[in-house]
Amino acid sequence: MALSVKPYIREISIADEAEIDFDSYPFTIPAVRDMGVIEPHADVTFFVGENGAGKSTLLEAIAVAMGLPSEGGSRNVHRAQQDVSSLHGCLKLVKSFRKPAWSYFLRAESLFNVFSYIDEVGSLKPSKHTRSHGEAFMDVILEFSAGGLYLLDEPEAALSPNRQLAALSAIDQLVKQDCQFIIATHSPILLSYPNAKILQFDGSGITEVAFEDTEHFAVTRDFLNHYPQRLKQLLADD
Ligand SMILES: Nc1ncnc2c1ncn2[C@@H]1O[C@H](COP(=O)(O)OP(=O)(O)OP(=O)(O)O)[C@@H](O)[C@H]1O
Repeated sequence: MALSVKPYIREISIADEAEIDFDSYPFTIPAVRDMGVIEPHADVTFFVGENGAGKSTLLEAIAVAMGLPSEGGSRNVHRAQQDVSSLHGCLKLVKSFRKPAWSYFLRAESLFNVFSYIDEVGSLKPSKHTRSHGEAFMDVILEFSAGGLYLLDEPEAALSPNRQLAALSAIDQLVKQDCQFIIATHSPILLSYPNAKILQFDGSGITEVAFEDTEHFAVTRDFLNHYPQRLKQLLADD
């Protein structure tokens, strides 16, 4: 049986030889300290968890270990790494026998800076700054090409619910063209993607969870089904 090209990243763990200071960031984050061996899905892997659980820290480290800029973009973005944690140097990545044809790190919080860089080097016309935040995000996703590795940090940050559905459809098309995604998200819409592994980051490390067992699904469904009562409870005077 032929070995499949995907996943491009097959395993993620802390290297045995890494020098680790458990008293300082990022190893003070339980999910980082106790990550074990992560085996990403060939299609889509989601990182979920409470704010501050360590999703962006790990995604950034994977991106930098893959040669991508910490602020986001492709390998063609040559900017100094910004405030990058030491984690990338401690990771052991087991990769596919074939490199992805293209790779991109989409980071919601710093995409604006990446667009400014692209304007400075004049490599893209028209400027992404002439697009709305969500339109520019969607443009980036729609420009992804076959055979790629895509690391997305909260891509839903700028996307309307309709655009999140469109992003889901675009991701599915790309998965069918040999792409692999690792996505940190809080979006129940994105998390519903069926060919995926959902990894929950919490105080005990990183564990796989089913879509309907995520807090994102449960809290959103409960709120939408009962929002008059929930609002009454939330906004009640004591
Ligand atoms: N440079 C830094 N130095 C020290 N601590 C940091 C640094 N950057 C992040 N942290 C802390 O590390 C923890 C994990 O942050 P991270 O951004 O990875 O969380 P996250 O799961 O992506 O959260 P969110 O869902 O809010 O994006 C947080 O408690 C954060 O305050």
